[in-house]
This record gives sequence, structure tokens and C-alpha cells, in this order.
Amino acid sequence: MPAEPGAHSEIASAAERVSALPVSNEPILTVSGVERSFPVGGRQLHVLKGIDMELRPGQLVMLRGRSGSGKTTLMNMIGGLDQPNRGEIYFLGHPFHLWNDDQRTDVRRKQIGFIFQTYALMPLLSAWENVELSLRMAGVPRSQWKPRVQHCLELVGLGKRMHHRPFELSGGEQQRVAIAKAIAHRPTLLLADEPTAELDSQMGAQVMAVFREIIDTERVTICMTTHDPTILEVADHVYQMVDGKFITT
Ligand SMILES: Nc1ncnc2c1ncn2[C@@H]1O[C@H](COP(=O)(O)OP(=O)(O)OP(=O)(O)O)[C@@H](O)[C@H]1O
Repeated sequence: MPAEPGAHSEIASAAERVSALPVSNEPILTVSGVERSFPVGGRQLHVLKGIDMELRPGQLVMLRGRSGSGKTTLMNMIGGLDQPNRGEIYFLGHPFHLWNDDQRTDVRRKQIGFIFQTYALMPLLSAWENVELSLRMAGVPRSQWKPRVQHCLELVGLGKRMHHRPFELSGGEQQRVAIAKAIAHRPTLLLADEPTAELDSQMGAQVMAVFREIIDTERVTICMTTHDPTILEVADHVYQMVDGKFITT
């Protein structure tokens, strides 16, 4: 069926994004045999003890586990912020376990978005300016900022709060600004560490609804950590971590 007039730019931008993705349902991330230990008090603390996992396009995957089980350590590896002592991590075919900081940072800036428990917004900047900042950091041409910022803030339901600063927004609204900021540069993968931990259950549910929406419309894959059993229900896949390993439940 021919595309409707006016739909062209939407299609073109989707096509651009898809060209960076594998055409099939092949994993965008593969983690094999990953181990990580840290020197503590003259001894090695073994935090990750042989992790195997994968993320496929369009999935919402959750890591669940007690405090200290190693979830954040693993997220740092997936996001290219840290490297394993042993094992392999391939993100979109890039060997993160072999690459140096600069190589990983380059891929991370373009292809990965991060969301944190405490929102990590710039307090003196408005919602609009916070999202714009992320486009500037990712090197997106200035001419694309306005439509993209507007689109992302509308997508997370903040079309009427675009010029509010963080202190003028509720916790749930701040987290939605953080989501708009994290997806603005069209990453392939969104990593979220306890994104609902500071929110009441209603606001947490809103954030999860936004996650589902952006998976469909922005074709992103989301990997998040959570302690909240009610939120696990919306996951496509849950990895349960106990003491640095995944267990099957
Ligand atoms: N850089 C480091 N140096 C030493 N120990 C570390 C380092 N990073 C993490 N650890 C230790 O590794 C263990 C796992 O930490 P991690 O933050 O990955 O757990 P978590 O499952 O994310 O916990 P939480 O749910 O509380 O965030 C902890 O015992 C922590 O103290």
C-alpha cells in the first residue's frame, strides 16, 4: 500500500533507525560466561560468577535480585561502562569485552540510553532544555532538535509541561522527562536501573506504560532492574539473579 502524504518523514526516520539494527530477530546483545571481581581488602570479591544472557529487538527484559546480588555491576557491563574479567559481551556485534574506553564510549553515546532511579536531570534546566541537552551531547544536528524534543516529551505525556523545571514536576513526571531525555537520540538499547523505586505504585505503572509505548513506537529494547514484584508481570523475560548468577525459577 502506498504511504500517505505526510507520512514520508516518519517512514524515513524509522528506516534510518532500522538500518542500524539487525534485520531479523537476532539478539542485539549477547553476554557469555561473564565474570567480574573487585579487589577488596587485599582479596578478590567475586560479584558476577558466569552470566549468560541475551536481549532481542523490542524486548522488555528485567533483572531481579536482592540488594548486592550484582544487578548494577551487570548493567554497567552491558552499557559499556565497565568490562568483565572473563567472558564476552557483544553489543550490535561490537566486542565490548575487548574494546577500550573510547571505542565503547562512542557506541554508548549513539546507541544506548540510561535511566536512573533518581532521574538525574539538570535542576536548573526545563524539561525541554534537559532533553535538548542530550541531543547536543549525542552530536545530533541543531536543526533536528526542536521537532525531536517536542515529539519525545509528547510521547511520555508531558506535552503540557515542557517548560517546567524538575522541582515543578512530580516524581513520576521527572522520571518521564528522564525517559524522554534517554530516548531522544534514538538509541537501540535503553538501560534503566530501578526506574520505579522512588515512585508510588500508580506512578510506577505510568512509567511502565510509557516503556511499552516507546518499545512499539521507537523500536527500542529495554533492560531494567527492579525489586518490585508487581512490575515483573509486564516483562517479556525476567532474569533472576542470586549471588552473582542467574537462577531459573
Ligand atoms: N567498584 C567496586 N568495588 C568493590 N566492590 C564493588 C564494586 N562495585 C560493586 N561492588 C560490590 O559488588 C556487590 C554487588 O553490587 P551491585 O551494585 O552490582 O548490586 P545490586 O544487585 O545492583 O544491588 P542494589 O539492588 O542494592 O543496587 C556489592 O557487594 C558491592 O559492594
